[in-house]
Amino acid sequence: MEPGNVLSSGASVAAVLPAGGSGERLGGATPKQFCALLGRPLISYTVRALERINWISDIVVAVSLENIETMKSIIEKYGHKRITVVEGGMTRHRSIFNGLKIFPESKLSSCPLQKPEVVIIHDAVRPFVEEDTLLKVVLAAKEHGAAGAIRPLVSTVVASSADGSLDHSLERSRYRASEMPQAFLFDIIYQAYHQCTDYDLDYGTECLHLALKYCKTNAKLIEGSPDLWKVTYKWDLYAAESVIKDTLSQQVCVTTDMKEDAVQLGFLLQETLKNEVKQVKGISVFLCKNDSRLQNIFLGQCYNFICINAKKSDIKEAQQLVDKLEKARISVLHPVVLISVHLNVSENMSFSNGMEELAWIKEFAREVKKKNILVYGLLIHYNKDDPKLQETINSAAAIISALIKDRNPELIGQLLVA
Ligand SMILES: Nc1ccn([C@@H]2O[C@H](COP(=O)(O)OP(=O)(O)OP(=O)(O)O)[C@@H](O)[C@H]2O)c(=O)n1
Ligand SMILES: O=P(O)(O)OC[C@@H](O)[C@@H](O)[C@@H](O)CO
Repeated sequence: MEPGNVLSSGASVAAVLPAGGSGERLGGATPKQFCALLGRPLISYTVRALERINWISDIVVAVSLENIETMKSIIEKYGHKRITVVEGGMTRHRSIFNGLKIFPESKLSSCPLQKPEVVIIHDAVRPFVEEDTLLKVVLAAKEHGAAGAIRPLVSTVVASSADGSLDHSLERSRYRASEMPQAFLFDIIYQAYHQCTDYDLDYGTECLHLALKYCKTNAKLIEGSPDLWKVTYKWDLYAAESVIKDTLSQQVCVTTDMKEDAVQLGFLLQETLKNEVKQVKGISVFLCKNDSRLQNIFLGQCYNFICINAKKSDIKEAQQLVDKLEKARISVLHPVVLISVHLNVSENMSFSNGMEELAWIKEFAREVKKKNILVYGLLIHYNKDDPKLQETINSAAAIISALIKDRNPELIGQLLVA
């Protein structure tokens, strides 16, 4: 993808992600930037948030020496592009400075990176950053020399006296919390870091302050969105995973084979699911005959598929979908949920025999989990003349919604009954 150009000057924009910390406040042996959210490291979400923006030409990630190989394997596994890994420092400021140093001071340098006009600095543990916020901060930095996202304070700031009692408190409405992303004219922040004292580098926490202190640059403050928060404590990790699950559960695709029962149930389920899920799409034909529509659904970022099979123990439909998902590499970044719905298992045989007929789902789910696809079974006793049919459909929709929202790998291969 050719980098786009967001600065009228045609100059480039790059980003530095400090990721060299140890995550002491979160606890545990793994630094928080490498902790998994839905099986994928937190830092991969942040890198993805920036690399999908085509006007960011290069992304430099500063990690501790012992994590450089880990970072490189994450880049390879998740197919991240335009990423350069550098060794971080003992403090966040030193990591950022190391990231800035990789850019050549002169155009004659053999370094493959181009020195940007504007550089974004964004903590690697802030995964939810949108293009419009980055654009506002970059354009403000281009005009003012520096810019940073801010948020209202949630708690009042107080100062304590030597004996630990209250000395004074600040009027909360006059203050803001400094968040990320921040952006700077490269030369300003680079010069500021070069002039920094060791005290600043070792104890400072604010890049905007360095631009003001050393380059007399008053950063433009940009109101940011609530999801700019930094993952600091354990509960921030749980909150971040919940945000991702909520995002992934916004869209469902219902596919059925051509059998009348399946098509009719598919329609009823689609309509009922609209009460549970924001966007419901339906394909009521064999998948193989509808590749283009399925490709469109893949492109629409759908990570949830409901396969309705009229034939009691039919694995074909689910297998075909798995093959197409794998070919389209849909489940590389996020786990895909595939719910295989089976009808009337009990009609012509005992319920226990029906369950045995579908025992294949457990082994199938185990195999497919390796492709980051979570398969669940759902049995629906469907009779179009049943007065309680809608009740059954409502129960099926509620189970599907729960499975999609929870994306629990421990439940794969289980057979649930609506
Ligand atoms: N020597 C350091 C310390 C921190 N960071 C990075 O700066 C960002 C924000 O810092 P913070 O939340 O303080 O991370 P940690 O220092 O890892 O957390 P803690 O203070 O709890 O140890 C994180 O992405 C962190 O990896 C860094 O690049 N180099
Ligand atoms: O101080 P920490 O290392 O936890 O976080 C670093 C920064 O994210 C934090 O200082 C923001 O206020 C922005 O500068």
